[in-house]
Amino acid sequence: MPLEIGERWKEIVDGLYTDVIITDKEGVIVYANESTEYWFNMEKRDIIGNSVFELEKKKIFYPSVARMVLESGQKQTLIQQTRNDKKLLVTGNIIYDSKQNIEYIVCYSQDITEIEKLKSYIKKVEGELESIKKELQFYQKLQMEDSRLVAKSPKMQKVLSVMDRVADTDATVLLTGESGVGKSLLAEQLHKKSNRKGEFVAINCSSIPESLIESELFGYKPGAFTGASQKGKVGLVEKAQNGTLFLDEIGELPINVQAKLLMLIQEKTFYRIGDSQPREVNFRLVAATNVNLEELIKQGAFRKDLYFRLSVIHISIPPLRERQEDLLNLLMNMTERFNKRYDRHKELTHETIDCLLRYSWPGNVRELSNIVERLVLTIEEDVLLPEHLPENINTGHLAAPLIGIGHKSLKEIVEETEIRVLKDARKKYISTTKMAKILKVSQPTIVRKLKKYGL
Ligand SMILES: Nc1ncnc2c1ncn2[C@@H]1O[C@H](COP(=O)(O)OP(=O)(O)OP(=O)(O)O)[C@@H](O)[C@H]1O
Repeated sequence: MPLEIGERWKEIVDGLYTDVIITDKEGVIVYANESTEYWFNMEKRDIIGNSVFELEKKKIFYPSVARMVLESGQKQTLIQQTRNDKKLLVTGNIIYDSKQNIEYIVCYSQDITEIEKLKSYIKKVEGELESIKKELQFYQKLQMEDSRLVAKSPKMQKVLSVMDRVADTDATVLLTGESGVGKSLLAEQLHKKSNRKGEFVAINCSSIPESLIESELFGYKPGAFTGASQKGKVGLVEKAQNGTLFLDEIGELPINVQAKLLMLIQEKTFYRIGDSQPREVNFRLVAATNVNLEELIKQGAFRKDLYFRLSVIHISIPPLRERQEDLLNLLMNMTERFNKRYDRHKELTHETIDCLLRYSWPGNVRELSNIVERLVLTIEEDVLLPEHLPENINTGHLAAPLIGIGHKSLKEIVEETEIRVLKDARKKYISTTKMAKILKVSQPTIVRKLKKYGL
């Protein structure tokens, strides 16, 4: 029997945006308001008088909340999917008769289609955001590493490409180059690129007294010698397990330790001092030096066999004066870095940059870094002028002949200096006659030299 409700009530219930469906205790629908038609895309007359069990079978109300209330005898709330693909949050409430038996079940819904869509959209966006965040962190890290290592010049690009090719191998690498060219930084970079899980363990062979270097490297057994710790000591070789052992200034390694290092490289085993138990290790060895090891071999101060073992991959890092592109980049990079670090706003004028570019940087990147840091910290004005530079840099080209001693022949040094002076003069004076006059040579000499050096 359809349920008769008063006109006023009908008006109120029909005015509701939500559907209201009333079912009797047998599961027959006895009332449905106007909104029901819209919610279920059906005429009221096809709903009223039908059994919720039948409608559930036809998947019109699926699952049927009224059926569940009847079965459980309790109020129920569930999510229903309609035939027109709406997602509804349906609640079924009980109306009891005077004897507290179920008389009617009143069901109403809330359309959560959009909320559900939004939820899954948010979930998707959150997932995408998370992966973008991770990607960003990865690139930020790379950028940080990259911004530290400046290597844009063709010569450094070549160095990096060799490093890339050998990074994930076990091959021992020997890095050579003048002091301050970046050997330690590149050794670290090589470790990062190697994806080895262990640590990067660095030791400067020249900074440890000869008598201690063996125990530093190989460690010792408890009480191995007078003054040794009772606990014994783990050496750097063991600390570098599964990582990289970086031996800086390898030329300073005492000859007796060289023999032990050779055994370590060949056998991958070593003994702690005072121990008869060999220990196995797995690490990548990177060595660096700014001295000519072949010269040391001739003097009997370095083992030839060790040299061959160390230099399986020999990477020579060019001095800064041979990579002008890097010099300019480093200059800009370091000014920015120190400005940030010390909260300063220093700028370099063209003339200052010119002076710095003309200087030959015998101390390489380390010297450049020290000078830029000092300028940023000590000069009061924000604009850094040539007169703020140390005297030897302000007239940098004059210091040039001293550069490269030990690495270059006199002829090479003289030629480099001549090139620098000629370049400088060419910038200042347009005619070769004027250049000749200033440099106190004949004009044909100037022309010949410009031609010789391709200037
Ligand atoms: N290509 C580069 N880009 C950025 N910074 C660099 C570069 N090369 C070197 N540096 C910086 O210059 C300084 C000296 O570099 P590093 O200690 O690696 O030189 P080195 O060749 O190992 O010197 P030494 O032979 O004296 O041990 C460090 O502060 C390093 O970070």
